[in-house]
Amino acid sequence: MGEYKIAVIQGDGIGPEVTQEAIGVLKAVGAKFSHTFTFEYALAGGCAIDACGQCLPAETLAACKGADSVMLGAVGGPKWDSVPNAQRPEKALLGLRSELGLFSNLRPAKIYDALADACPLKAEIVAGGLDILIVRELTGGIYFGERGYRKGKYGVEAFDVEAYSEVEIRRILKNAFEVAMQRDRKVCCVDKANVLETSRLWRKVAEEMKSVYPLVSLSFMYVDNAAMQLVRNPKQFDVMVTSNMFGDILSDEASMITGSIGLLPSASLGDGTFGMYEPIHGSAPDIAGQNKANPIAAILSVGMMLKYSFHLEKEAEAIENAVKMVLEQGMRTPDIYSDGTTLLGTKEMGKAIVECI
Ligand SMILES: NC(=O)C1=CN([C@@H]2O[C@H](COP(=O)(O)OP(=O)(O)OC[C@H]3O[C@@H](n4cnc5c(N)ncnc54)[C@H](O)[C@@H]3O)[C@@H](O)[C@H]2O)C=CC1
Ligand SMILES: CC(C)CC(=O)C(=O)O
Ligand SMILES: [Mg+2]
Repeated sequence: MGEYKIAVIQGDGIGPEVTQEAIGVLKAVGAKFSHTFTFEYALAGGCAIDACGQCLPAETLAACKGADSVMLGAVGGPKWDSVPNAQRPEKALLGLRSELGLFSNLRPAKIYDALADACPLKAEIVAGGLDILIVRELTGGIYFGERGYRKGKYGVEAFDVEAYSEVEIRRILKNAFEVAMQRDRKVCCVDKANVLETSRLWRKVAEEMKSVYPLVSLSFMYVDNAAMQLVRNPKQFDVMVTSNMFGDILSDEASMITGSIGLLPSASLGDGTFGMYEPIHGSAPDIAGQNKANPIAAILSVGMMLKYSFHLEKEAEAIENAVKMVLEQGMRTPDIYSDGTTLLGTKEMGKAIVECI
């Protein structure tokens, strides 16, 4: 019954392969629930550099701003590794997040029952499943700080500055507390406050905010310990909130606990309902063009789009359930394959999920 316009940035490497499967799933949801999804394709990343010499063309930004939400595959690859920093494919991603005001990145890491064996940790560590939400600050910190070269004590040195304002910290912490209220009401703020001034400001703001959410328990953990605890006892976490770089790193680690980086979706949100949805993985040049990529992260990302941008709860559930169903039927892409299961390619996995919608 609804009409939704989606800007699609397929990007590089496996980006086009996984987004195509996500689009197929959205079309199936549209047919089943009588919604119309229209797709406007736009270029960003390495393919945009090749096409027009710019990683983030103005038309792409305009297409995103004119849409109800954005779906992104992944950008980057070795072909563009020697492009000057300001024009690297990854700059397009940072530019999109910043220009679209998407400061809050939700990265849920869940273990599906059918994939319990794909978790590399001992069964007793994750017995009963795992459901963590990493809330990553997305438009500040060291990825957006001043950087460059200067003359230092030992000659030329490079620098990258980590800076956070109270405003940036408060708005992401607010999101973490709010989302924790809908979950197990536990927020762990991950930082390096024993060294970094920015982390100490995060702690101060978090302590202030705690009184606004008396039902939420707040803890702090240094990031080095958190990386270790994710392997030792991941079930202790509910919501982990952290800076841009720490969230980037910890979410890749968390993904592997669920079986593969090819399973983890994400939603990048700002103040309203507009969002950009993308798998947490990159362009995976090592498997690009081989029909080997797992499309589930991209497919679950459009599920998050239905939930967070369009408030289509049962449609989002239909996607989650379809993914669960194919996994229960033993269907696997190579990254999660084990003896006794059925090996599928990217396209076949997408088709199997469509059939379960
Ligand atoms: N959001 C984005 O657009 C991101 C882009 N990148 C870019 O991607 C390029 C490659 O980066 P890497 O560090 O290699 O990270 P990556 O996430 O692309 O790949 C890491 C490993 O995971 C595997 N993998 C990733 N996605 C998979 C999937 N869906 N199914 C099965 N296996 C999968 C790859 O084959 C590879 O072995 C770089 O240019 C990097 O800057 C990296 C991360 C995020
Ligand atoms: C360009 C990077 C910041 C992309 C990335 O690794 C991510 O967002 O997970
Ligand atoms: Mg990353």
